[in-house]
Amino acid sequence: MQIKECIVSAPGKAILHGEHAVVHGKVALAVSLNLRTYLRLQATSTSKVCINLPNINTFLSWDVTALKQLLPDSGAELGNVNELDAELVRMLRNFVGVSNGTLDTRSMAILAFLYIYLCVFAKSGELPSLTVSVWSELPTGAGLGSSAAYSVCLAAAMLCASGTIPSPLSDQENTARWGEVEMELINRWAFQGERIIHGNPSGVDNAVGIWGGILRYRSGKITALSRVPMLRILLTNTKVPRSTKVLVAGVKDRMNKFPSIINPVLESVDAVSCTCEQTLTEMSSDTPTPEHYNVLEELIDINQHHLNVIGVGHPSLDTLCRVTLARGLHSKLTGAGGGGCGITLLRPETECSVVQNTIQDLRDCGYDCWETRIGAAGVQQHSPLAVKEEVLEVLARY
Ligand SMILES: Nc1ncnc2c1ncn2[C@@H]1O[C@H](COP(=O)(O)OP(=O)(O)O)[C@@H](O)[C@H]1O
Ligand SMILES: C[C@@](O)(CCOP(=O)(O)O)CC(=O)O
Ligand SMILES: [Mg+2]
Repeated sequence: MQIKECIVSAPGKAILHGEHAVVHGKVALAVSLNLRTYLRLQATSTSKVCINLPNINTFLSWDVTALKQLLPDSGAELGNVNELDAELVRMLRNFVGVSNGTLDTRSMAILAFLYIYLCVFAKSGELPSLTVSVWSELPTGAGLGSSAAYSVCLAAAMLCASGTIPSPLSDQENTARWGEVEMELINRWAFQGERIIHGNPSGVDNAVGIWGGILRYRSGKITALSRVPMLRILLTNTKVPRSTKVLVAGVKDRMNKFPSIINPVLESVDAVSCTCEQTLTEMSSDTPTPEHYNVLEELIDINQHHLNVIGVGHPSLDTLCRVTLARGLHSKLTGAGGGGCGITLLRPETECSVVQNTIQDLRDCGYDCWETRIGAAGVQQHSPLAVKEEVLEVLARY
């Protein structure tokens, strides 16, 4: 099989409002970040499938013949793009030697890789030998959607390498995006990867990884918000490790235990997202006023309280909120919570010295903190010429 080498990338995300509630059919507002995951797929003649994941210190390879034994004899359909093939996941767990319910970082990343590799290439007729290397600018497991950016890159690269979707690059372009139909397909496979890593994902993170920009997401319905003001956001990584899978399952447990208490909280989070969307729309139609920013800040505070109520807060995030409020700035967790990252809204009039002092206060707490740019492009294919040298160097090292 002639496979096509490729380099692809996808952005991470920050959720403004609606994390967790979105898993239960409520609205979320999410933005792409200027931090990306890059993947390079190379054809080899080693009869091996190799994966290099330097962010999580994982470097593995398997014989193609061993992987072929996982394919059904009958040539029956393997892995439907619309649902997770539980039998294949079970076989892969046995193959890799991980138990059901494992939360181990490496195992999840490997299972997602092998699952997408087997399904995509089995459909195209043959399992090829290849090497995949992934490098991310995103912290992993910190609430910025690294799992989705990883899954999106895996899906895009393998669909492209197998010839299932064409390469969008032309002679004139060193970076290009796929059309709607191809992006839909990448999104569906990426969602299966997210399912392996998260258990029960809403799909918002992979949608941002695919389409980029600023999105409203509800139950699979994605709306790009084109008329929004350019928000300035500070991102803080508390560096407290957490697992999205565990936190999502914890919210479900609390819902089951206290449905009449938790369901109204999720309804209220939905209303927060809708009010935020309305406010952002107003801000882009008229000139943004200080009152608009007051509303955005109040919504952040309300949502942060709700997230504590549903059980996904953490003392490190309380510290973030307290430290930033002492400088007059409002923060909430972003992503699954339980540690990881938070966002802080900066007002247009926030002085540079206030931003710098806040960043220093947070660094003094041991956190990473930086001002981010939002609205980066979704999944892309690159020629090597279009990839930053330091990223190319890491990808080429293996
Ligand atoms: N660059 C990467 N290399 C390998 N695995 C990755 C990478 N980025 C993410 N992952 C996988 O995603 C998991 C983190 O997902 P998750 O708990 O959802 O956190 P988040 O998506 O907020 O970063 C990691 O444990 C790993 O399995
Ligand atoms: C908590 C949740 O809303 C977002 C999780 O994001 P992250 O994996 O923490 O980046 C789960 C989901 O939407 O699938
Ligand atoms: Mg994730």
